[in-house]
Amino acid sequence: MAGDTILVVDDESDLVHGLRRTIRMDIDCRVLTAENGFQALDILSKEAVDVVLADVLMPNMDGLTLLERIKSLDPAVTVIIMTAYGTIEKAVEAIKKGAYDLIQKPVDEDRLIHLLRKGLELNRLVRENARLSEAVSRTETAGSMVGRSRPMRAVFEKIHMLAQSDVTVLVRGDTGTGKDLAAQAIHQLSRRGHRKLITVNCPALPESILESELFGYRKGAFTHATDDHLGMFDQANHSSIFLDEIGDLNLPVQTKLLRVLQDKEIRPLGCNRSHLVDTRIIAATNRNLELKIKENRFREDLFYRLKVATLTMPSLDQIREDIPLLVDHFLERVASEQDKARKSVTPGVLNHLVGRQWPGNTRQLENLIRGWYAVVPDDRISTAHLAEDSLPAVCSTELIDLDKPYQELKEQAIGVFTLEYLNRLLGKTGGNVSAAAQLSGMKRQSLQKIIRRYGIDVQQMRS
Ligand SMILES: Nc1ncnc2c1ncn2[C@@H]1O[C@H](COP(=O)(O)OP(=O)(O)OP(=O)(O)O)[C@@H](O)[C@H]1O
Repeated sequence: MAGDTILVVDDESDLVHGLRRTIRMDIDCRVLTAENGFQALDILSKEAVDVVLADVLMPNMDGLTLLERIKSLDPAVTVIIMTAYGTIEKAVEAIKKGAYDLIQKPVDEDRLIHLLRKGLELNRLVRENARLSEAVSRTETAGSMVGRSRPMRAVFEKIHMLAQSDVTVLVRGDTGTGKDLAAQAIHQLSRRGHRKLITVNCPALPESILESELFGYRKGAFTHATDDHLGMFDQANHSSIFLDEIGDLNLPVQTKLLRVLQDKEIRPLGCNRSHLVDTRIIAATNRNLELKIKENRFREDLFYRLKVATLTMPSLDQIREDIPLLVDHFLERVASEQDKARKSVTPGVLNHLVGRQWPGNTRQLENLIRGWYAVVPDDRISTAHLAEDSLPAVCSTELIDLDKPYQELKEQAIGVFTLEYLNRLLGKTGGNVSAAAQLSGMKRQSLQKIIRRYGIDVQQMRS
């Protein structure tokens, strides 16, 4: 087929040219030639070759060594070995080492053409297969993230796409949705991935030292600057810097950051010259930056420089179907981290976890599971243990994005409260609605109505 390439390797140049002619008469492809193994490897490092036809006996590097080297370079290349009378042992070894087939010298032209056609076909299949599995794995995972839902597959796909370039990325999403993991994955999958990702937790650094930590300083720049100090942007040279919670940066640092984004230059404190840095910037925020811009608390020009590409993480509510997978993932992870027996959950618990509200998103789910390992001695978590899934954690303002409109937050809080309250109440009464109504001071019918509205599975609680 046009576009295919066959490489013929033999130290007898007349034979090589004869084979080349024969092949080109019958197969529409490019035929390259080499007179020894080294030449062949050189060609393979520069050209895309589909099938190699190599003699088994050659000076300096024999056909078997060449076969091994080809397979370690690119296992998809099909290799056919030419053998001479009396080289049966080598022929057997060639097959063991991954040769596709053998052909005896003097070469029978029909058999050669037949073998080469089959070899090209095999190569196409192997490459297509590799391409398909790569496409599947691209949408199944990214870094250490878990998820199979459509929104998560879209996230993985985008992460792989962003990893191919150097563009500045703004990762957005509510608290605990995996922004940090996504930023790490973009870096790890990029060409810079073998270098360390430098992470700056913006709010954790006091304003007074943020600038000197980011951009560095020269000895004598201020009272305690007794030595030169390499800033985080310099540490991230040829790598990536992750600016977490960028929405919390103060305005003067925002201005300096804007300069880095515009000119790719930084100027350490106490230095009168700037220098270039090759640093890829990934930033994340759970803040409503548009609102901050309106309130003059975030620079609009910086916002547009940051969001050259945006990756938005779905809330756990949007990927509910992934909850069983995530539960499994965290049960496994915490058990192996803490070297404990792996716990499991009853279907009732899983049902509850899939149905409830998660204002703290995946982090809240992870913390809940960590809590079980800390306080629940039983290996199987049942609905009775759900009372431990306590209210204060869910209503904590740390888990609520206070930038959201009041009405939306209020409804969310009431929803969370009601679900928590009912789960705990019905957990106590073992799913007995009459007893629960009595305990809560509600009419049975009103309680039934709320149970239905929130989709609580009372049957599961009874089992
Ligand atoms: N898809 C996922 N697969 C596996 N673990 C996840 C996933 N999403 C989040 N997590 C876990 O949830 C926890 C919170 O994730 P992460 O810190 O990345 O969230 P975040 O969005 O950066 O939160 P914040 O805005 O509060 O900083 C981490 O322990 C992370 O490992």
